[in-house]
Amino acid sequence: MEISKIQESIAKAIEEKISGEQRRYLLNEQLKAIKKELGLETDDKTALSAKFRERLEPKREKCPPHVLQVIDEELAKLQLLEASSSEFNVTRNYLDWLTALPWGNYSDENFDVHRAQKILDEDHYGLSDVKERILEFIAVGKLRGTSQGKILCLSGPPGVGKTSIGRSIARALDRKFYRFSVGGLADVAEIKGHRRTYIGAMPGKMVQCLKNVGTSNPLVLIDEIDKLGRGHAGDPASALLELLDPEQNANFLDHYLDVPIDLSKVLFVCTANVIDMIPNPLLDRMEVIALAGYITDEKMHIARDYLEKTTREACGIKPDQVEVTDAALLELIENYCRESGVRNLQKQIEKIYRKIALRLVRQGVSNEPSSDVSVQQGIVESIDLSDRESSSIDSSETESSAADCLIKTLVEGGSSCKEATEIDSAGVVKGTEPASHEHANDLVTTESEQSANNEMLPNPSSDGATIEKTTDVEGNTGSDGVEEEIAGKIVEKIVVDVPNLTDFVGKPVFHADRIYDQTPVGVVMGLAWTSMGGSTLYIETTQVEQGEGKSQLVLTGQLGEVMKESAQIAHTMARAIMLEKDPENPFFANTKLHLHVPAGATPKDGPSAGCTMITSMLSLAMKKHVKKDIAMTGEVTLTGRILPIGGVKEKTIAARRSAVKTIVFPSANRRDFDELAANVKEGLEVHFVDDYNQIFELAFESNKDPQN
Ligand SMILES: Nc1ncnc2c1ncn2[C@@H]1O[C@H](COP(=O)(O)OP(=O)(O)OP(=O)(O)O)[C@@H](O)[C@H]1O
Repeated sequence: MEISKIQESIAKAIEEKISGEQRRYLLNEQLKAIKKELGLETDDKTALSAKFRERLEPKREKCPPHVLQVIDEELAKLQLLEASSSEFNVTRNYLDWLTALPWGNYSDENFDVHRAQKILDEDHYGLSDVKERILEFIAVGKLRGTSQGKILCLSGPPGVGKTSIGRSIARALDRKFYRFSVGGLADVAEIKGHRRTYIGAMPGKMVQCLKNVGTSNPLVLIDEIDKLGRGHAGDPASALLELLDPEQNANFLDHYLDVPIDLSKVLFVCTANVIDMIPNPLLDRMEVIALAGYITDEKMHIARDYLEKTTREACGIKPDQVEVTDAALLELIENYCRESGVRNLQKQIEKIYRKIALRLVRQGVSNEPSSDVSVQQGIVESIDLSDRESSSIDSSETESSAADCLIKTLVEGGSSCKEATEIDSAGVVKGTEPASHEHANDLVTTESEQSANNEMLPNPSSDGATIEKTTDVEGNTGSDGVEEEIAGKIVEKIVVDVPNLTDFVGKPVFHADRIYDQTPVGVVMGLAWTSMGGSTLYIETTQVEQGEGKSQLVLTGQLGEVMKESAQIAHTMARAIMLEKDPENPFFANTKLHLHVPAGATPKDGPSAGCTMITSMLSLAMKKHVKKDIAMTGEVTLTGRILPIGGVKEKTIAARRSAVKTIVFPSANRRDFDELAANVKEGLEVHFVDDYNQIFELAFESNKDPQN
């Protein structure tokens, strides 16, 4: 009895619930039907299809027929699917991607070589060979009337501007810019996308890029191509090859999209630290442009004209509020950031400017837009725009020029501004008309009052010129009260010089690359080249013990296999040379030697220190110093031949950084050296050698034949 009662109540509850749901469903459907009838709303699927069709409409003409066919098929399929089914979602996402791509939409390219040159120079100092190559590319595009897809590869140590030059090329060509990094990338799906059947499937990076930029001919920067990971399922390098190869990428097939896309108009720029690590088939198709690093002189220019300017603007500091002296910059470059690129230098400059900003704010400076209040109140300001080219300038520039002119107006009695310009609240210059004296005088009063009240007078500084201007303000207003208030806001210009540099950036990280001024017996300076650029390194040899038949060689300094073998060869060669020069000398036969390469914590490898090792051992054997300020590099064979080495420019720059005066290079590298810019080679005595005997003479005997 009890059980049947429970059953009855359960049945009743279920019935009520079902009928409630049915009722809601029925009413909803009726509502939709009424809305549809009234033209207020279409159903979800129809609305969705209409959205996709609408998105496709402007591209329909240029869209390849096979893609149109797929889209139409998918749209038809969408209508048949139940909106709540998972298949519906897959189809909807697929259509979303397919219709969002910029089929056949190419941005107009700018083949103006002069403009491109201007942009490249504006963004980067030096790098003339890179710029030249880019201009050639643009010139070819101009003559052909269209630019073809290409793969450029910028290789060099970190911070030499590889990524930022990629951005400049896009600006010069008027192409859209997209950057992605493939460092550590191990999954092929990142490049080629996942198949649609997987949950959460996504297209690859390239399809994402096209959707993002909205054109089919962007400039795509692929960063860190030398650090491509090794895939567990599929090889990312091969996938990249399909993406980059101009022969194949006209029909690039993304797994998700499943329709070929034409990437032949995309300009690919890759960056790498060392090209040796780039998979060969990829490297083969690239045009490599090497950026070796900068010498001190170039860094000074970059710091002064580019890094300092951008950092100052980013910190909202005005040029006349601060001065970093040349000596301070040089100190920064030589003792704080001994690197090939300029990234650390940029960090140090940012550090200085952040500290300056804090000091200025503590002193009560506010560089906030001085014209804001008046602009918002609709006051027409008279400013000097005679040196401005553009009629639309950014608000910060407008503010500072307005402020500068204000001061000028005051100094020259309100008649110096040649043109009057109205600025709207967005900082856009509206027009230029001759300024009337009345106008200028109005401004003097208004602005002076505001300056006094709102601390808005720009560039309070203690240098003579500004004080003079401030006095004029006071003179014009003729108010003693104002004079005192403004005088209270005078702030000293901050000068960063060598003595106070440590206040801003702390103590130097290292003082010099050179451990020795004159290398002792058994020590010789070599030149190394790593992915971080060139550097100098010492090879040190010392005697452990002597005794009949004790000839032995101990090696330390984290040397790789190749370098260890190179040390063995050097030991044999040194012994042979000694035998020839001084047969009576039993040094090598009876001495246990220890060869060390500081710094011990850094792993080193490569054969190019061969000649340095022999010289170091011979120096110890003969108890003779090598020539002062000499550095050498070159692989040595067992017969004493000197073989070519890599990284000539990097090594030359490193040698100059360490104040080396004489360099010894293998003869086979003469061409590489000759190609270097004159300022890199300046002040160096360089010798090219084929045989170790020539090095022996240069290192131990008086120098008879400079420049070979
Ligand atoms: N010749 C130059 N002129 C002006 N600025 C430069 C120059 N070279 C580098 N820079 C500046 O140095 C900074 C670092 O450059 P960027 O990031 O392009 O280096 P990178 O070579 O791509 O380094 P990484 O290999 O670590 O990615 C940027 O702010 C760039 O503008």
